[in-house]
Amino acid sequence: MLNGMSMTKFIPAACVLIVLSLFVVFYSLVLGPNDPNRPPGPPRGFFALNKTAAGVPPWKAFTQLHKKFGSVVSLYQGKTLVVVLGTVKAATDLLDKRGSIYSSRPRNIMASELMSGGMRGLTMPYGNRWRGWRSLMHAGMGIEASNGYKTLQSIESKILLRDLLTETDLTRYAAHLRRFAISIVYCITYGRRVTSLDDPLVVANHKTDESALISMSIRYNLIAIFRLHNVRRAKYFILRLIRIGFTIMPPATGKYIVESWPFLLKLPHFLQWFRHAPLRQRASDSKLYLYLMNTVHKQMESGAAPQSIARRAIERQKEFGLNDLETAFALSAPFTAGVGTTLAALDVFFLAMLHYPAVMHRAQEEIEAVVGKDRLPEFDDAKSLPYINAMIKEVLRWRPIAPLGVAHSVIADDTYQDMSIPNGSTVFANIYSMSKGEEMFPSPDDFDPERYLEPSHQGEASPHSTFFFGFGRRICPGMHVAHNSLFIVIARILSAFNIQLPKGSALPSKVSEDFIGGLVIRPKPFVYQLEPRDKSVSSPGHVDIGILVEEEYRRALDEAKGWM
Ligand code: HEM
Repeated sequence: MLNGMSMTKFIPAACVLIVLSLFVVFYSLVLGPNDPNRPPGPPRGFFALNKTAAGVPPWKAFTQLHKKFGSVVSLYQGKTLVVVLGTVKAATDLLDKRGSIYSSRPRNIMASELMSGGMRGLTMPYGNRWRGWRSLMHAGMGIEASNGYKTLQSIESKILLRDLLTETDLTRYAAHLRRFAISIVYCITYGRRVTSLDDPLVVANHKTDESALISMSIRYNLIAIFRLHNVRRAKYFILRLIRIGFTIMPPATGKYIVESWPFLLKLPHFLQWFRHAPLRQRASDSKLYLYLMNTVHKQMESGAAPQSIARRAIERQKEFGLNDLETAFALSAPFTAGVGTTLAALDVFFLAMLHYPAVMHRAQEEIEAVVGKDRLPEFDDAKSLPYINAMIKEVLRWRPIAPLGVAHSVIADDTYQDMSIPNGSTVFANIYSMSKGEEMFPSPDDFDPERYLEPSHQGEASPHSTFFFGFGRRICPGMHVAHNSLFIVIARILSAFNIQLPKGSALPSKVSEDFIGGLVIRPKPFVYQLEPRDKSVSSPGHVDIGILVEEEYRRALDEAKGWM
């Protein structure tokens, strides 16, 4: 209930809000640009997406736009043109082949400028600082460097296997997988294992990671665009205008208003109420990241630092052209971008196995034929396991976990197939729509690793096997690390367990629209059971899976001593 005091504050505030809303509506409907040569799409101001129901995720809504307007569509978000690329061809033509102008990121005031002083690589605009950051990522996670982390991934996956084997509470599987994914990124970044999720550094970093992602206004802005499309449902014109005004404005807290109105940054600092929280966050992030990096520095001085991205960063700091704080921030990228993604992909794998048991049995047969029954699969077996490799690609294609990738931004005027794409446009690769492309992926809703095995039929486009990692100069630098983690975990889990539905549980939904998340999506939490496989007691060379996993676990713990 509003009391007298708060009403006196509320009424003027509401009046200001309504006037501002009407101004924004007027600007966006009347004064804003509407380039007739832009890629086709809903008109500015009033939108053709009125049929889009509330809650439709942006990637799905964009895909509906592709059906209506074609593979390259555009719409306005305030003054900015948003271009969405719905096919691998369009994304390759622009983001890959014209990478010199399509590799920036849209301006991001809260998460990038204020919260990290522009030092977070994921949101960094194209330029020298980004080049230095990206070279460091390549040095630390390119194919060669990634091969160096396989021993560690093998050790961690053996520990994971034993954790899963001895776990009786099925809802705790997720925690073991999470520890695995976090330990991998900590080890490759700082040469330091994580043995428990209660590790204080993990707790601190997790908070940082979350706040960075939550404040990524890209996500908020997308939600705002799609709220706009629903305004046609409002019955009365004036009501519609007010709703447009409110949806263009930031969410109720008013926290991100500066993303819509950057001129607020020109106010004296003490009047910029939105500035204080991200600056406080930046200060605590800086402290944490510097501490982690300096610890590696000290270990290097005493000759005790295992190979890691941090060690490479410190050894070759001049080459990357980043100062200490920039380097420390750069090293946070694997944690921010590499944990949730790996876990989401593993969730999709478990979901697919529940829905397609025949695929699981086929994969297990391949493993058994190549590896036998008395040991676990190793990285060296990868070349002889084409079905498992195809399955990993199919997991990432079937339900892409980053359905719109990360927004790119164009830094020069461009023309594509007679459509003009102005400097400053935001460009999304609609990875979700690409995964549904019938021409490249016939029967796209089927989970079918075979599509990545068969040579493509005449006239059929051969199935693209990296589009789910993005495009061009911004393509995921962690893709080799991610692939290796997925390979060793998936191969070993399939070797040791049958993945099945617990008695009495219903099959979880496999529909992407039921997935949760924003930039990265994953299935809603669901239960599955890992039943140790009967490796046929009568067969020669049979080893009890429990004993095998236990022995490997002990060996792994011993080897793990090489890391802190
Ligand atoms: C299955 C797992 C993963 C998927 C599907 C995935 C997907 C993606 C996608 C779509 C992008 C945006 C690319 C673009 O802008 O076009 C990206 C960027 C990025 N990814 Fe991944 N990723 C995965 C795992 C990882 C891992 C394990 C790491 C690090 C250890 C990582 C680090 C990064 C970084 C640092 C960027 C930003 C690159 C830049 O802005 O230049 N990713 N990823």
